[in-house]
Amino acid sequence: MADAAPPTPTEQDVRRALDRVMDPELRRPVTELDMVPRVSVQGDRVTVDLELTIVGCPAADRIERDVRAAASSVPGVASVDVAVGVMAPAVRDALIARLRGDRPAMPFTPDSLTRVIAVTSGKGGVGKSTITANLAVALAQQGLRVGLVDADVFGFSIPGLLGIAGAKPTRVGEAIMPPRAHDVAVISIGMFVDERTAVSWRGPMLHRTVQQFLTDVYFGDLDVLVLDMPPGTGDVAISVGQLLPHAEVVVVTTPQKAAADVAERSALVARQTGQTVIGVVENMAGLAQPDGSVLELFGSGGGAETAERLGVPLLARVPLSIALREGGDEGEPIVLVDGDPAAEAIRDLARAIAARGRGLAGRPLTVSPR
Ligand SMILES: Nc1ncnc2c1ncn2[C@@H]1O[C@H](COP(=O)(O)OP(=O)(O)OP(=O)(O)O)[C@@H](O)[C@H]1O
Repeated sequence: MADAAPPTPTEQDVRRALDRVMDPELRRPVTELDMVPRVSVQGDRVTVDLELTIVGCPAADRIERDVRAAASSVPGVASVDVAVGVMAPAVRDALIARLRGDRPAMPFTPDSLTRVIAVTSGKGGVGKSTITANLAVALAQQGLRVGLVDADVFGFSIPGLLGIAGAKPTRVGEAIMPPRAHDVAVISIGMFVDERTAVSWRGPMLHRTVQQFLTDVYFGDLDVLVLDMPPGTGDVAISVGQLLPHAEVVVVTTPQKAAADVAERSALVARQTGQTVIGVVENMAGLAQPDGSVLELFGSGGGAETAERLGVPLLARVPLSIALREGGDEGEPIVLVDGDPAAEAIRDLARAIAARGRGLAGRPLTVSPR
């Protein structure tokens, strides 16, 4: 009996295969993004026109490779040619408008489905950024879609903590595509200024920057937006309070009793702007010694005291941990590793926050009483 003739591929077969190719930044299929204006099939030879959103798109090689692999996987296809070009500005603008849909200019409104978690502290150096970076990754590990805004404009450290110190966002028209690290979409002032530059802006400039992070950065649909706030009660805290009155605030403090006062103050500013303080994290708690004893380097009780004064739960006690510190220095968050007590504490924190669900604070009620 003669072998069955190889199937003759059609344009539709190839397009269906290309539906599986995702743009890594926009996280939608290239076919849906108008990036494949033409597919031509002649016998067993396929030519795909691929139009990238911008010249020098950093993901160009990967998208081209994925397109080639997908088209080649169609039964009956012997060769694939990918002709790479760039979208006409009008097509790109229409795409951006479509992606934004009829979303409001500021997508993180009180009635959006995205929870906003702002991590704050009374003073610097208590490990707020380290906790925030790890918390964001731990939330993503639970399958949530997570964005992270480094609003600590004067002491931005999030890119380094997540191992993307040199990353620059891609601009597509007016929209800014946030770099991704460990499944978290990240934006930081550190991506726009020279790393050694000291940011010395005053209030209005800071307000505009935070606002731009929230409006011009294309995060797509998020379950949680995490913010690393600057320590204390300055201009950014007030701007974020105005822009995100429905944010849920987590206060990080150390076990030192003296830290409780300043930690409480930052929480009170958040409350004044209408935000809800959901709990306290005590960081740099006791360091476990090889003999089983615990070294309370920074004393004990500061977290519980702050929580009590604010009338909120103590959500986690994260111990002093050399691995946590090293993970930060190397850009490999400790929550990626199993077994470390600090990682466990932060994973429990992420679970507690996720389980809490979205509160009703600041949200319009959808049912009216009869
Ligand atoms: N639990 C911990 N154990 C050991 N080292 C820690 C711990 N938490 C944070 N650190 C270290 O403490 C230092 C300060 O941490 P981090 O930069 O996260 O603080 P911060 O509160 O965000 O400070 P700032 O707001 O001033 O930027 C870093 O070197 C970090 O690695």
